[in-house]
Amino acid sequence: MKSIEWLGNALRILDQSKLPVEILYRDAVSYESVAEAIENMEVRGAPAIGAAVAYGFVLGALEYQGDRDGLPSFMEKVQSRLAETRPTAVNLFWALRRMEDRLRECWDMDDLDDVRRVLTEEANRIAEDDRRMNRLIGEVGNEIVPDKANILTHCNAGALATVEYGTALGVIRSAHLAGKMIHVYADETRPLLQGARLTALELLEEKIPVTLITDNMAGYLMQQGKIDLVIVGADRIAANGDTANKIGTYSVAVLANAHGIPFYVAAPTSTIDLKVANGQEIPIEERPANEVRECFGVSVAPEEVKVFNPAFDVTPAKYITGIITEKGMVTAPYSVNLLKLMVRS
Ligand SMILES: CSC[C@@H](O)[C@@H](O)C(=O)COP(=O)(O)O
Repeated sequence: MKSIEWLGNALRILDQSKLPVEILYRDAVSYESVAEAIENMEVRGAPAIGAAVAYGFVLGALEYQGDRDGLPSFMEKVQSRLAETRPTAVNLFWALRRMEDRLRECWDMDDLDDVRRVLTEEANRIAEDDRRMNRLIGEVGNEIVPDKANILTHCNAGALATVEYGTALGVIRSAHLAGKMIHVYADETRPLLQGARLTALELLEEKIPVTLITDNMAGYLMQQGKIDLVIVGADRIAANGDTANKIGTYSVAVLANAHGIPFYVAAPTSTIDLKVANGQEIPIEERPANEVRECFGVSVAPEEVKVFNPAFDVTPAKYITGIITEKGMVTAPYSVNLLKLMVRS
């Protein structure tokens, strides 16, 4: 199952909001439909969102019907629309910046088809970079996974959240492929159940032993000595190492700390945002109330009850044992070591 696939003139999107009940693909032929697919979380997960907006940008250029001079202002509109879809995952803005830079380099090209070709090549490179980075994250992360480890993960940082392979689940995949007899506890991840619907599905497909738990069971399992380490993904890592990830990650990190359990974040360098000094500066998306009042269309609370639905939280760097990237493992002091990592080619 691929999260997204470029078809040359359309972006095929696996609608993750329907999984695992339905396997539904839809071909987006406009930048607007890519934007809507991101907002509706048909495509989700920071790296997958990054690659999707890159192809959304290409679709904008393919849709454009005017003359060469009008392209820049049209593309500004495309870029703003894609940028407003989800605020937390920095991969979205990273990918848009790469596309914008490439477009700027095309100023002297008169032929619109040449511009479109250059933009398509850049989007393909973004997707390819993600595949490559995830495999490397898997290799780096495999080193810290002991044989027979019981690993807790939260949300879905797997192949579905990326172009391929996954970050946190990429590490788990690599450990499994290395012959380690690991077992994964997957937090269900309320309200949208990415752990139950997506992580459980991916691990079952790969025949990696997995047990699904509700989010409020993690502490009990830790207390019982049933968790050896935690590995999660990330949506944005600030310069000081504070990390935004799916709501509930912070609680898991505090619990891990209280029980002396190592807590790792696995993410490509495209998720590191040195422009943001610390976690307080990371914008946290708030999502519609119905996602909490209902569970997939079924009402689970009074219709009139007030709801607070932040989609992410920030785990302070002090709770993070290490950040697993494609360039290697980063440990504290994060302010120094993240900077060093980012300047390293
Ligand atoms: C490799 S995916 C990393 C994160 O994006 C993931 O853990 C997560 O929080 C996804 O949130 P989502 O709201 O499902 O897009």
